[in-house]
Amino acid sequence: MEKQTVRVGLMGFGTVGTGVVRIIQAHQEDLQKQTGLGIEISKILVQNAEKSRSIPSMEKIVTTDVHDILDDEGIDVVVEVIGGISQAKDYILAALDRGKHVVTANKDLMALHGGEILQKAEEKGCDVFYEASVAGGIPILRALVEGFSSDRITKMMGIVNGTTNYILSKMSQEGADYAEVLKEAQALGYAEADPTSDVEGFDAARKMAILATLGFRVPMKLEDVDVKGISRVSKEDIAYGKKLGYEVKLLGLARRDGEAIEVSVQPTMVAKSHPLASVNGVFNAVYVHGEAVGETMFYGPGAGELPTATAVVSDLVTVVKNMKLGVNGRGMVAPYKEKILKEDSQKLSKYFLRMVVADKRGVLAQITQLLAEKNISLEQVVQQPYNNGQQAEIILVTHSAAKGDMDAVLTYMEEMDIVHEIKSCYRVEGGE
Ligand SMILES: NC(=O)C1=CN([C@@H]2O[C@H](COP(=O)(O)OP(=O)(O)OC[C@H]3O[C@@H](n4cnc5c(N)ncnc54)[C@H](OP(=O)(O)O)[C@@H]3O)[C@@H](O)[C@H]2O)C=CC1
Ligand SMILES: N[C@@H](CC=O)C(=O)O
Ligand code: NA
Repeated sequence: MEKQTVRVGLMGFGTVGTGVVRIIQAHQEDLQKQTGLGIEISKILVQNAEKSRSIPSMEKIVTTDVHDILDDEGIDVVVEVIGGISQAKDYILAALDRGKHVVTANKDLMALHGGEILQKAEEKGCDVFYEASVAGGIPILRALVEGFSSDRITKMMGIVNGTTNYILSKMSQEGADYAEVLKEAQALGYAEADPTSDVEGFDAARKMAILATLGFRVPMKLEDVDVKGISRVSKEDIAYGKKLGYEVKLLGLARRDGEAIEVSVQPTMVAKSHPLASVNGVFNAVYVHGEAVGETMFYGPGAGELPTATAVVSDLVTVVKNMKLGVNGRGMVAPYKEKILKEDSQKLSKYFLRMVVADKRGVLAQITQLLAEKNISLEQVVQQPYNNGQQAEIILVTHSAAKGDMDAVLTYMEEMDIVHEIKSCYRVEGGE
C-alpha cells in the first residue's frame, strides 16, 4: 500500500524544535495539500526527559535514546536541531547510513563538515537540507541554489548575525558603549552567556562559508574566511562614521573578480545610501549581486522559534515532495568550481582610517605622501584638535585600495614619530 504519512524523528525540543512541532501542527492541512502526504512527528530526542515541555501533548514521545529514532525503520526523515558539532554529526551520518533524509539548522556543523555529510547523502541517495542554518527564516540558500541557478553571482554581502547587529544598532542609535549594550543583549537573551562566537565574528564566518560555497559553487572552508569581530568597535568610530555618511555593520563579504574569490567578516563602514545600512536590531539581510540579475536583497528574521522553524519545515516539505517523486538525493549539486583565493593585492576596497597625530605643520602632507607612494588616493579628509589641542585627530576615507597596500601603510605608520596612535581602520562598502 502506498505511504500515506511521512514519519519524522525530531532531534531537539528547544527553541527551534518547539517551533517545528508548532508549525507542523498548525499547518498540517496546508502541508498535506502541498505534499499529498501527512507529516507526523514520531519521536523527539532530548537531553533531559524530566523537563516539562511547552507542548505537553508531545511529552509522551520524548526519548533520551537516539537509537529510538535511528533504529526505527518507519522513520523516514531526521530533523536535527540539537546543535553542537560532534554528536550532531554522528547522529546525522548514522541517519544517512540508514537511508533517512536529514534536515538540519546547524551552521556550525555544516560549515565544518558539510562536504562530508553531503557526500554521504549522495552515496545513500538521501536529501540533506539546511536552510535554517543561514539567516534563519530568510530563504536565502534556496534562492542561491534554485533562484539564481541560471546566473553567476559576483558579490554577496550579509548581515548574518543578529546579536552583533543588535549591539551595533544600539551603539549607533543611543551613542552607547559596546560593553554596556553587550550586557543588555545578554539580559534580553540575544547574546549567549558566552557571546564569543557571535561578537568575534565566528558565527557569521560559518554562515558566510556556507553562502560562498553555494553562491560561487566552490568548496569554501571556514579557514578561507578572514574574520574580525566587533569587540574593538568604539562609539567614537560609530559617531565619526555617521558624520561621514556611514553606519558600522558586522559585514560578511563574499566577492568574486574573474575566478578569484575573497570571503571575510569584519566591522565595515556601510554607506548610508546602501539598503544594508538600514538593517537594524536582530534582523538579518543578504545582498546578492549577479552578473545577469544585478542587485537583489533579502531581509528578515535571522533567528527565533517560528522564523527558524519555518525554514526547517519548508525543507521538510521539499524532502517529502522528493519522496513522492522518488528523486531524493538527486537535486544536490556538489561545488564544481576550482577554489581560487585572492591574494591581498587583489582585494580592493575603500578604507576609513582614524588616527591621532602630532599637531605640527606638514603632518597631513606626510601622511598623504605615504599613501600616494602606495597609489592610495583620498576621498575625504577631516582634521580636528585632539586632547585639548595638544594633538590632532585625522580621519581619512580612501578611494579603492588593495588590502596589501593598506596593510603596508598601516605597518609603516606605526613606526612614524608623528603618528601617535592608529585608532581604527575599517573597510568601506556600499558607496560606489
Ligand atoms: N535559536 C535560533 O533562533 C536558531 C537556532 N539555530 C540552530 O538550531 C539548532 C538548535 O538551536 P536551539 O533550538 O536554539 O537550541 P536549544 O538549546 O534551545 O535546544 C536544544 C535542544 O536539543 C536537546 N539536546 C541538546 N544536546 C543534546 C544531546 N546531546 N542529545 C539529545 N538532545 C540534546 C536539548 O534537550 P533538553 O531540552 O532536554 O535540554 C534541547 O531540547 C542549533 O544548531 C542552532 O545553531 C539556527 C538558527 C536560529
Ligand atoms: N546567534 C545567532 C543566532 C542565529 O543564528 C545570531 O545572533 O544571529
Ligand atoms: Na535561511
